[in-house]
Amino acid sequence: MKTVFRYYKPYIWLIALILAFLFGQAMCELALPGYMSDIINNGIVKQDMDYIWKTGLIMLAVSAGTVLCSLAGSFLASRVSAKSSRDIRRALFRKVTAFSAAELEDFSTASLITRSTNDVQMVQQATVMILRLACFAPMMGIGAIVRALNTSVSLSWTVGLALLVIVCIMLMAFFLVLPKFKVLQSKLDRLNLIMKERLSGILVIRAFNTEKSEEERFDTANVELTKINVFVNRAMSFMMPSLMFVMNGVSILIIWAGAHLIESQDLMIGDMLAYLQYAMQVIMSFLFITMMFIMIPRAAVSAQRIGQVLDVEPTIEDSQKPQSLENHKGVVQFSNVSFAYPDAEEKTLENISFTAQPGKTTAIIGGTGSGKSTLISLIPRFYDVTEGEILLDGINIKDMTQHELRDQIGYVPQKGMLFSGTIATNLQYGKEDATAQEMLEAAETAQALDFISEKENGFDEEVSQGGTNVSGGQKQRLSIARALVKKPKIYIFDDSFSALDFKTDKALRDALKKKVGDSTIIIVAQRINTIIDADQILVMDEGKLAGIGSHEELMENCSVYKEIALSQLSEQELERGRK
Ligand SMILES: Nc1ncnc2c1ncn2[C@@H]1O[C@H](COP(=O)(O)OP(=O)(O)OP(=O)(O)O)[C@@H](O)[C@H]1O
Repeated sequence: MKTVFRYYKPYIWLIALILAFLFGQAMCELALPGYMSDIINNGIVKQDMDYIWKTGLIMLAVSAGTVLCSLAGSFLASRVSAKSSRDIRRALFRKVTAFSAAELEDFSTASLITRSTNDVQMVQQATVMILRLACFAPMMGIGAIVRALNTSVSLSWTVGLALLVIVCIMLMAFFLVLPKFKVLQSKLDRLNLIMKERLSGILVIRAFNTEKSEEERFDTANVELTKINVFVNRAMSFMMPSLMFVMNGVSILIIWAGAHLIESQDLMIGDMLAYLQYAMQVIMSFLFITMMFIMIPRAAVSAQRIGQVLDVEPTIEDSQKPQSLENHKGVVQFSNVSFAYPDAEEKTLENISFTAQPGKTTAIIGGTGSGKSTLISLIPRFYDVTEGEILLDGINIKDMTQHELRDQIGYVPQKGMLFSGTIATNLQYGKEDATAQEMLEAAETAQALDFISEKENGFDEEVSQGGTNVSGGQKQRLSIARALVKKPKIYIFDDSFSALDFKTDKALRDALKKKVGDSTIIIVAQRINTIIDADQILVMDEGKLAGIGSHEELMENCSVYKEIALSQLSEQELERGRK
């Protein structure tokens, strides 16, 4: 909650102005019944036309004041709530962008989306309501009670009775509905999660004919959400007619009791009508206040959910006194590195030491789940090492800014990921001001030029969201080209050649070798062909380094490597592969 309040600080003066307008509005509204009473008592009863005109004009001016204050208050309240919500959304976006993989795993993506959209909207709606009513309703309520008592003490029991009934109705609603709000937001999270999974996995769902069970899963979540929504809405919609009933009942009571007082000449007719209006103002104020008591806890649930995200301190942070790289060579050195995923009991990597030299290719091979991707994800600090250290050009990567570190790296993920836009904008993701020539060269090296040229608009061809209109291999080649455009000191390829055929794989590696010059290349691969001519090969086995050396050396002295090599290629092919 406190975290979210921070975002209203810049608007404190606007909020003060809103309160001033609301005060003006309350004062104007409270003055009107008094004037009406005067018109009736002194104008109509005494048939004084001048008095009626004069007081009528004053009433008109006061009414105009009410409208102006109300308009100004509403305008500013909408402005403050929209702007503060924009700030909260921006902060959420920045925070989530700074999250390391560990924090992203704590909140589901669906929940982060709900928190940034629906929860922020809840807070925005409540902000308008609170700014409009939180001060206005008490000011109006207290003012109306004082004026009503000044007008007639003997009728005060009617308002007291009405307030008692209203508070009882509201309390009932409060305790019935309130606990449901928290559940409502979490059900919404669940629905979003299923929807997201369903949309991203639609082809798998179809291929496995699981549409029916997926629909049932969605329906269950949908029905649960609907049930709570229906319950909350029913409870809320029951309130309005009940409150109207109380208001009308009180009007009748006031007129009935007032009529007796008028008959005994203890009350004037104008005063009874004024009292009736004050009573309505008191009841309306209480209504607003109690409605806020329902609205605020609901928004509080949303504010808490937003706060939970904003309060997370990213585990991966820049050092207080970051060091700058002096020589940009690109030497990556792992020194006794061990790593365990957050909450995992066992280490995924154990005691890994090696050095990847500039101008050389370091390949990593091993069985599935042996820790290859985990190992390279430590270099750009997607996760921090649990033990040991990783040095870049002699500096611990924790001691430099993440920005400087990642600036040195061209990372090509296992799963090619493209953004909506054109092929060119995707390539420029690596370097904002990349020229057409630079993009052409990168695409050529990545063996992507052929298929780009075949596209109707070449580099200006649209790429749809997530790159669904390009094939898996094309996506990988574009991801590689994107990294090449950046011309970094270190290239990290996480099994990025897996979707390429052998010929393209070979052509790409040959072109890469010529182009990247003295950059450090780290390649994770499943296929021995891809890494057979690497300068050094790391063999991973269940998180440990089973061997390190060239293909020949490993064939001689690393049984794990030999097993992998022989399972993929015959002895002759292994020989040929070297050529
Ligand atoms: N985010 C994660 N949280 C917890 N455990 C994880 C996470 N990612 C991977 N692991 C575990 O760490 C181990 C190593 O996974 P990793 O992805 O590094 O293997 P890999 O060698 O790259 O496998 P593959 O060749 O199949 O991609 C696996 O046992 C996996 O279950």
